[in-house]
Amino acid sequence: MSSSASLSVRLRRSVLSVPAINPRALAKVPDLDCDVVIFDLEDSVAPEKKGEARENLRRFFGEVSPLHDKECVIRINGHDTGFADDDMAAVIACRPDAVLLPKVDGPQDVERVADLLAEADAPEGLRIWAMTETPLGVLNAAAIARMGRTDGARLDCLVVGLNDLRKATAVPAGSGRTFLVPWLMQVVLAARAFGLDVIDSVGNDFSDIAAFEAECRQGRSMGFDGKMLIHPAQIGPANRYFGPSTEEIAEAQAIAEAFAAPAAAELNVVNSNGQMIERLHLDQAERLLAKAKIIQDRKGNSA
Ligand SMILES: CC(C)(COP(=O)(O)OP(=O)(O)OC[C@H]1O[C@@H](n2cnc3c(N)ncnc32)[C@H](O)[C@@H]1OP(=O)(O)O)[C@@H](O)C(=O)NCCC(=O)NCCSC(=O)C[C@H](O)C(=O)O
Ligand SMILES: [Mg+2]
Repeated sequence: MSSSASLSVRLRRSVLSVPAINPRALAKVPDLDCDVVIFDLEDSVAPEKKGEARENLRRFFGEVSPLHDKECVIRINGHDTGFADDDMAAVIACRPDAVLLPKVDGPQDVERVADLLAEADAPEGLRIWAMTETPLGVLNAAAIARMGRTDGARLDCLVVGLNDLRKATAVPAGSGRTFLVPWLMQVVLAARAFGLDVIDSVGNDFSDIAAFEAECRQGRSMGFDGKMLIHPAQIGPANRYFGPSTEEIAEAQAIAEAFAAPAAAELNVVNSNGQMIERLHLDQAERLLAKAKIIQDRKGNSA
């Protein structure tokens, strides 16, 4: 039987961070073609500017959102910074799709914010995302991701932060990602074990698009759903590399057609042009086609 009835598919190919302190950047958000916007109150906002940045978000969410074609996420400051209480008040007032927690070390960091949201009677649809960017966060990735299956915990997505992870582990920035791959894969595996989406880290050099594309290809091969971005120039490449290609769509259609044939009605495995296809491939194909349809519908709406 087809599983399409139970498909819940979201596009998270391009996840752009926008400093909440920058009104010119905020004004661009409605016209950007990214799947997710992270309104950043953390690293891109100086300590003395946090209040102004929160005010910008209150105004933005009051006047501009909801943005029907994008998820809106607010990244708050860590619970031990002295900023988090005011940040959470802004989150509760703005009602984004999710709040992104930085430097999550363990499940208790997710639990703390889930409790705050429950106390504030925040709608169930307001989810939690977690940055995995500390050594403890990577070591505890499975325990954190398990919160995705815990009632009331709201956890939806993990985002890797390699700037903080490099800083904490002393893996130099110039050394490529070779020595980081085991940790990246550990986070991907943890997310998948508990049904979460998982987003690859930012690439800091927004002027070198060829290097960025290579990182997108690598991230896609590692199983990430998308990439966190810092500049609008990175949106197009991220959408391309994390979205379904023409070849993948054709292959998925062939798989769907093979299983739709009457002769396959009671088969779990079929021969398609010399390739074995199982029903698990049909599930994957249906998810990919559902993503392709969202992209196609969006293009239709913006034409
Ligand atoms: C890096 C930047 C400071 C560069 O900005 P700028 O010098 O203005 O670049 P450009 O002149 O090329 O910009 C062209 C126009 O595009 C707008 N712009 C730039 N970036 C963004 C953006 N992110 N969102 C929306 N619009 C953007 C500029 O305003 C220009 O328009 P105009 O002003 O009208 O001329 C800048 O790109 C930037 O601030 N990027 C985001 C920084 C950020 O969010 N940092 C936090 C996330 S990184 C992270 O989380 C790391 C993680 O935690 C880890 O540990 O790894
Ligand atoms: Mg960070």
